[in-house]
Amino acid sequence: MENAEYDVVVIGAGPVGENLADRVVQGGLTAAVVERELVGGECSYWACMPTKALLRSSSALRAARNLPGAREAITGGIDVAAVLKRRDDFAANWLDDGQAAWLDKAGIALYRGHGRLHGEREVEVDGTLLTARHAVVIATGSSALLPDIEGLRAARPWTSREAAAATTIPARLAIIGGGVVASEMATAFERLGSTVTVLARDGVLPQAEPFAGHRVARSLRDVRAGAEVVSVGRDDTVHLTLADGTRLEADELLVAIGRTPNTMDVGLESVGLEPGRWLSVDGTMRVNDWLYAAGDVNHRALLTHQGKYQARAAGDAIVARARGEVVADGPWGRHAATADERAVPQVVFTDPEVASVGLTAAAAEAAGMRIRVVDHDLAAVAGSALHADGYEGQARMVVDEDRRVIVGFTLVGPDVSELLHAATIAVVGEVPLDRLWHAVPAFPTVSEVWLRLLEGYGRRP
Ligand SMILES: Cc1cc2nc3c(=O)[nH]c(=O)nc-3n(C[C@H](O)[C@H](O)[C@H](O)COP(=O)(O)OP(=O)(O)OC[C@H]3O[C@@H](n4cnc5c(N)ncnc54)[C@H](O)[C@@H]3O)c2cc1C
Ligand SMILES: NC(=O)c1ccc[n+]([C@@H]2O[C@H](COP(=O)([O-])OP(=O)(O)OC[C@H]3O[C@@H](n4cnc5c(N)ncnc54)[C@H](O)[C@@H]3O)[C@@H](O)[C@H]2O)c1
Repeated sequence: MENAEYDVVVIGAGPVGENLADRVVQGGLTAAVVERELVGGECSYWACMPTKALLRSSSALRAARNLPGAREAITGGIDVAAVLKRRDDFAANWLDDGQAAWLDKAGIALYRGHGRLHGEREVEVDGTLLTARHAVVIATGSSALLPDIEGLRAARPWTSREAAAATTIPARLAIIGGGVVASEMATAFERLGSTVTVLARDGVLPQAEPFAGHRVARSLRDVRAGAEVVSVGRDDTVHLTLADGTRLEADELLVAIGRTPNTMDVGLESVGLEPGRWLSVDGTMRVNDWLYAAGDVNHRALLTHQGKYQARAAGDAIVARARGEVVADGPWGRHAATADERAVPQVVFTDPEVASVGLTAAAAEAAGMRIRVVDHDLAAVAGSALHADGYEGQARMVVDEDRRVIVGFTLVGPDVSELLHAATIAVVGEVPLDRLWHAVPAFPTVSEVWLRLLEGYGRRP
């Protein structure tokens, strides 16, 4: 067996593994990453980028349709082939030469193949044994979860991968699930011409503020809340039977009910850990004194931006520990991913979009906070009316009454995604409401909703 030694060995070259390796190299250590598929991971080829490319053109078309003057310039419907071509470009045609070249330029060694722990500080990849002087990082991500439904696997359902890389648009698409993937894919495929049925056992976006899920559900043609699929069959088409006896036929079936960690076959048993589980970590992403787990695989926040934030914290912590320096792992410290617990921003690119950060009202209450909720109708803001005719939306701020700071913020409406970062800064900065009155939104923008929410809350005499 060949041998090589690095300061840090990372298994998985998704966005998180790449960023973590870069961070430790910038800190003066040597690093290798091991990748079994494409450098860039799920996000680049089957998740964030291609799915948003599938959604963006129809969103621009909708925006033009809602504006007199622009509407009249529209001469046809959506060009599906052009959308799919743009999606292919954003997925780099499923080739990773560009990202592999970036690793090379960044001074990170790449080992292609399946990586497995081989005891303490050792990783085996296709006959090569890599030894890590300081740390091994598991950044192997997650895969689509398939439920135990009679006939499902034999019916060859799509997961998010097949949907993101689809080359044809099915006439009828059934979707099991009502979360983020189901909502975005239902929006994308409906706009591209499919007749979509969403079988949302627990409703649409059940983790979000209830008004968000309601508005997204209303935008889709056929959402069946409470529907439970009990069996699936396939001949030329897919046949589904629901618990209430309803039968349904579709040309393709997408399953989007969450994720399972890629930890089944990474050699966890060789270091006394149980395979197949999400990996528990401390605030610096440490599993034990030499093993780290960052990104989806630790289940803290299954989002690219949050995983990369963890990579920055953990990468810097590995460097600090290697140098014998103090690790700032207290809340909001340089080496702690504190925002994972209190301020995770997320945009669901449906139509309307849902943009949220921090806690929902229900989650804040469950956490024992004394809260006050302030809502405002986005249609009643001058900037929204200008943005599009018939603009509809809602904003909610959740205030921790004991500290008079915002702990949660949700916006639902067309094009609200770019408004989110102001809320993230307010939540992370724990900006007192009295000070927020001095952050004046420009007129006439949709951001004026901030002033309306403060007025709704009331000013201290
Ligand atoms: C349909 C969909 C859309 C999404 N859209 C968004 C979005 O818009 N915004 C957002 O922030 N997040 C989005 N996400 C979530 C985002 O894709 C993930 O949070 C992100 O990819 C996690 O990055 P990661 O590096 O932890 O894991 P991954 O991206 O999964 O990368 C892990 C890498 O490890 C490799 N690997 C696994 N096991 C091994 C092994 N044993 N040896 C070698 N290599 C291995 C894999 O091949 C992969 O390349 C979406 C997810 C889905 C499913
Ligand atoms: N724009 C974005 O930020 C974006 C887009 C897509 C995915 N993602 C990430 O990817 C992850 C996975 O997304 P997802 O939609 O697969 O998961 P999810 O956790 O968002 O939603 C899964 C849904 O499936 C339902 N469900 C669970 N088991 C079920 C079953 N047996 N039958 C029917 N329904 C069932 C749940 O109630 C839940 O609503 C998310 O955590 C999200 O963070 C992010």
